[in-house]
Amino acid sequence: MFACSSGGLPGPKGMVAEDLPVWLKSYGDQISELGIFEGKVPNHVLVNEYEPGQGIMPHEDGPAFYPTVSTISLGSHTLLDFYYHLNHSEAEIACGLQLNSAITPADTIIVPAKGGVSEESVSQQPCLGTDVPASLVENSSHSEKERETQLLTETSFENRHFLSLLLQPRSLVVVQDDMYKSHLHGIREAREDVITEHVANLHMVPEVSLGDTLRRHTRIPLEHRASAEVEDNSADGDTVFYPKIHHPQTCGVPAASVTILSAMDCDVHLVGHGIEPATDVNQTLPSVSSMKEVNNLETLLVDSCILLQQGAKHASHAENLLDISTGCHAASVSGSYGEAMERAFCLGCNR
Ligand SMILES: O=C(O)CCC(=O)C(=O)O
Ligand SMILES: [Fe+2]
Repeated sequence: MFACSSGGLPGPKGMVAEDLPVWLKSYGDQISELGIFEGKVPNHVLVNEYEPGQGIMPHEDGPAFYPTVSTISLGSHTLLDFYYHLNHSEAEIACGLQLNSAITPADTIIVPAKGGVSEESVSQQPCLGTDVPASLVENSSHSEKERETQLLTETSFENRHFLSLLLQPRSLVVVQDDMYKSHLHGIREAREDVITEHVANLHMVPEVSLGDTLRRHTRIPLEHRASAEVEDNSADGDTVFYPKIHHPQTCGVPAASVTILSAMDCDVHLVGHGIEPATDVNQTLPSVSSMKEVNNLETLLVDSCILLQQGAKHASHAENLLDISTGCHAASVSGSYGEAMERAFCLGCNR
C-alpha cells in the first residue's frame, strides 16, 4: 500500500504545519462546510492506495487529531470494519496478555476466570493506563498454551467485529465522536467482500444485496482530518458543490456517529488510475504512485509523503500509522501487525 500524508508532519511536539496542495485543500474546505469539524478546517490529508488484497489492521487514529475523520473513497468500494476496543469488556484481558509478554516475566500469564481475583494479584499486573478487571486471575489448571489460545479467541478481532460500512467509490464517510474515539476500525486484506448482515448501510446502496460478492479494485481514499495542535483559519469558503444529501446514521451503536454521503454527492472521482479533481480537469494525475512526476504535487510528495513499501507493509505500516496517528515512536513495535498495533496502544501511547 502506498500512503501520502499531507498538511502536516507528525512530530514529537505535534504537527508541523505545511500548506496543502490547492486541489486537495478545496475538498477540505468543502468538507468543513458540513460543520463536522466544528469550525475547524481539515488541515491534514492522508492519501492511501490499496491494491486488491490489501487492507489495514484494526487501529484507532489517536488523539493527535480532532475526533473526526472524513474519507472520500476513490476507485473502488471497500468495507470499513469496526471493532470493540480492547478496553471494551474483555479488553484488559488481551492487554494483560500482551503486556505479559512485553514487560512481565515470561512464566506469568494472566487469564480470564469465572471466579474472582484478589486485589493484590490485580495490582501486581498493571495494564498501563487501564485497570485490569477483577475477572482476571491466574488459572493453574490450564497449560500456558491453552490459556493463550483461550485469550486469543476471546479477544480476537473476529469476535470484536460488530459493524461494517460499505464505502462506495466517490462516497464520503464521516466517522466521529464515540465511533472515532471508542472503537477500532480497519479493512480486511481481501480481494473481494461478501455482503453480510454486518453491513449497516446496505439500505443506502440499492444496487447491492445481502449475499453479494464485490470484487475490489485499486482504491485511493482521501482522508481529511484536523490536527489537534495546528489551527487553520484560512477557509475561503467560495466553493460549494457537495453535499446535496446528508444521511445521518448511527448504525445501532449508542452515541456513535457515522455519516455517509452517497456516491453521487461527491464530485470527485478516479479516472483510470488517477485522481481527477473536479475543480480542474487539467490536473488529472496519472497515478498516485507516480505523484512525484506531477509538478503541482512535488511539495506533497517531497515534504510529507510516507511511502509504504509493497510487501513490507505489515511492519512498516504499523510504525507509520502509529507515527501518523499518535505521534508515538514505534521503536518498540514488533511482531505481527495486529499484535504490534495493539501492544503499542496498550503500552500507553494512546491511553
Ligand atoms: O482506507 C480507509 O478508508 C481507512 C484508512 C485508515 O483507517 C487510516 O488511514 O487511518
Ligand atoms: Fe484509521
